[in-house]
Amino acid sequence: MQKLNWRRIVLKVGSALIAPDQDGCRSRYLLTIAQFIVRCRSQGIEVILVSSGSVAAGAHLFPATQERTVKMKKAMAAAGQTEMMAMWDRFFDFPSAQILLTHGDLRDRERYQSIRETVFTLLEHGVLPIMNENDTVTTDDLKVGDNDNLSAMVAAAADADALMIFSDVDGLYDKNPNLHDDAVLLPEIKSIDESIYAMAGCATSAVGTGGMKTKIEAAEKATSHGIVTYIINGFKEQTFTQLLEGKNPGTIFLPYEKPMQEAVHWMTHTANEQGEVVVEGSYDESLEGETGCIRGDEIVAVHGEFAVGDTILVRSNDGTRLAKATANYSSCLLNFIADNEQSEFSDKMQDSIGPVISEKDIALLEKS
Ligand SMILES: Nc1ncnc2c1ncn2[C@@H]1O[C@H](COP(=O)(O)OP(=O)(O)O)[C@@H](O)[C@H]1O
Ligand SMILES: N[C@@H](CCC(=O)OP(=O)(O)O)C(=O)O
Repeated sequence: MQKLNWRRIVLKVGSALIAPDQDGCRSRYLLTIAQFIVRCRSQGIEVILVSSGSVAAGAHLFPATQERTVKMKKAMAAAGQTEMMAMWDRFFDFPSAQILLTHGDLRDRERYQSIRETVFTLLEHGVLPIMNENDTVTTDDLKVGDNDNLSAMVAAAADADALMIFSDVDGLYDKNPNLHDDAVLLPEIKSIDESIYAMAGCATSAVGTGGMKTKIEAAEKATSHGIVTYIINGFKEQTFTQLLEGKNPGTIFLPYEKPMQEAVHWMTHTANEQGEVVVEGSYDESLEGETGCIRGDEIVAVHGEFAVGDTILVRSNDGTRLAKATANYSSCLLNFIADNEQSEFSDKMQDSIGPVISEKDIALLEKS
């Protein structure tokens, strides 16, 4: 058997594989995935599992006649999560660990670093991290909402080499193969643009979330961090044999040749903005000048409430999203600076604290 040259991989398993009959967890497909994990580990590859399926696994514990409200789904997730963990754990003779996250955890830089440290420590000690969104505690504001995007954030946080999204289709087709008989499988995607998103439809199974759109979003997040991404069919045993032979059994998304640095990637793809500053001028004038930083006299307006260290959006006064950045000042202080740009106090403050946004804390966005 060929030795794969990955050091660390993230596997994402969709709900349809966990609970194919929508009647609790089933080992039918998970056994093959578990064997794949064991074989990867025996080749020295570190594996992180992102497992969906807590809602699907817990659904059978609640009356089918009752409406599936948000609170009902949260209860299903809480109950199904333990069933699912017990199922995974049964397959392995090495320990596994449960990590439940929300977007609120990932977008906070300190908590993000803490998650990274925990994952690295588990891997170092041979423990398999099994991750899922903490559905029971999420709110609209705090959730990632789908495990495709979550798995890409995890892959970036863990500095993985590959992300494998195991789903119920062979890969990305030019249109939804469950609705169109003439859909064609696309084996390789070199770059992701609007034409790729245009092919993606919604989930057609009763348990999936996001369909292909969220998988392409995940591929975009991962490949921009240099992580090769696959969408593959987890129902088929030959998928796993082919992967171990170094073949592509589905769709492969090639990584960017010049991946983003970890901190810039986090700011662009994981953190979301707590507020925004509007600056005068265009993309090139404001952000690619000699200093690469923004001073108070360039600020036209400040929107929202944010604290030092929060991620903010920098927008030009024509509406263009220029960059995401870490705020060196609170919104309260920035409002003062914007209103008193000529004051000696503002100048003194910036001389001692530094620019409003410094060059090292900024992630330029594509012109849009
Ligand atoms: N262009 C496409 N190519 C492949 N599948 C697609 C496409 N557009 C929509 N889909 C749908 O996406 C589904 C997979 O997404 P989803 O149900 O969310 O899976 P999972 O639970 O594995 O995340 C497929 O079963 C299919 O119905
Ligand atoms: N966190 C949810 C899964 C959400 C989700 O993205 O599901 P899926 O589209 O099946 O990967 C759960 O455990 O039920």
